[in-house]
Amino acid sequence: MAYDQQFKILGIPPIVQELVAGGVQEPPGQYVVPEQDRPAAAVVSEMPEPIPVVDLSRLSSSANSVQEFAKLQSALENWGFFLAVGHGMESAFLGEAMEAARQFFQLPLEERQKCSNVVDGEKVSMDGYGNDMLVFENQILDWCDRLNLLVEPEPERNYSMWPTKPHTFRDILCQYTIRCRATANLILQNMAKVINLPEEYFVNMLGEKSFTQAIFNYYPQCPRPGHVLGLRPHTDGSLITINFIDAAVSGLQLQSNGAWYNVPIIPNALIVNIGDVMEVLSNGFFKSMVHRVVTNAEKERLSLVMLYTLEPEKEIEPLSELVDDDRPRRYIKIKNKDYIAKVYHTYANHGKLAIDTLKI
Ligand SMILES: O=C(O)CCC(=O)C(=O)O
Ligand SMILES: [Fe+2]
Repeated sequence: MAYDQQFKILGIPPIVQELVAGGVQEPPGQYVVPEQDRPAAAVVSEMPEPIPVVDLSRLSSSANSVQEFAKLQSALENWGFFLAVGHGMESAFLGEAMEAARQFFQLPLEERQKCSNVVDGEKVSMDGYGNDMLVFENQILDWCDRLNLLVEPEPERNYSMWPTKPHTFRDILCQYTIRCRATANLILQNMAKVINLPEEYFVNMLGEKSFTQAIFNYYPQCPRPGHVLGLRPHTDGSLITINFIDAAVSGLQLQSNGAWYNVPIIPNALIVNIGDVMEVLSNGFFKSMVHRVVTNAEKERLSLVMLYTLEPEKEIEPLSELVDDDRPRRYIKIKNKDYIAKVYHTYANHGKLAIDTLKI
């Protein structure tokens, strides 16, 4: 699969934002989640211990690094998620990035549609603006519109899909890509240390040709938040993911041992999570956790998600360094591009996880 692969779809779902602007009182049937999967059906539990907040700047300052590293390690082992502060991105810069995204979603539909992911009325491309991919009959759709843009490798960018309004959008996304990559590298160096690999192991593995996708998720307010999901339960098909979330509106929930927990928001903290590829490479040492997004009756919500993944042609399988008699290999080998296709397919097919199809 080259990144510019196009998916044949059954139909083009409406842009959720337009349903809301049109004053919809009840979500249309294709958005309504079966009763047992509704947000209201699950008790959201109090966390037995909070998700650790890791100060990345301390990881490299020798005075505090041991203590901070231990926090990172416990976060990764217990939650597969952590909150990252001390990443060096100023709040003014993060604010501008969120504002540029907000302004894009505030543009008139016609302007937003200039970035539409729909091709010839019957296919969708990976990059661009649109709603969920409709692949199956009776597929339940997310209460979310999104703009996907491949940001790395730089030569692969398709600028024709990038918004020209607001005029700051392109420049901010370019800067965000560079700064976020530095953060990702620092995290990957420390993750390699957690499992006794050379510090540069994952950074080198990503290299210059790996794919980074920026996803701007826009969750309009919903008249019936208990009946829909902003994003249905999923794991990320990435190596790691860095989420930057609208400080005003929570909604991200993660599942652990069958219970759902709210992921807290700390202004200007990034939420980092382990993806499926990391789970496979680490032979299950790191876990890619199921998460979902719930909507809000009053407030819209925005998130900017950076998915770091390997080159499409790379094979993913447990690293030989992490396989031995005590810990036999737990996942089959698969080409990354085939895995990404699987992730899209199973995401559309409610209730299944792509990672489970790799488990031995
Ligand atoms: O919006 C969020 O908080 C999380 C989004 C997410 O999980 C994703 O895009 O994969
Ligand atoms: Fe996710």
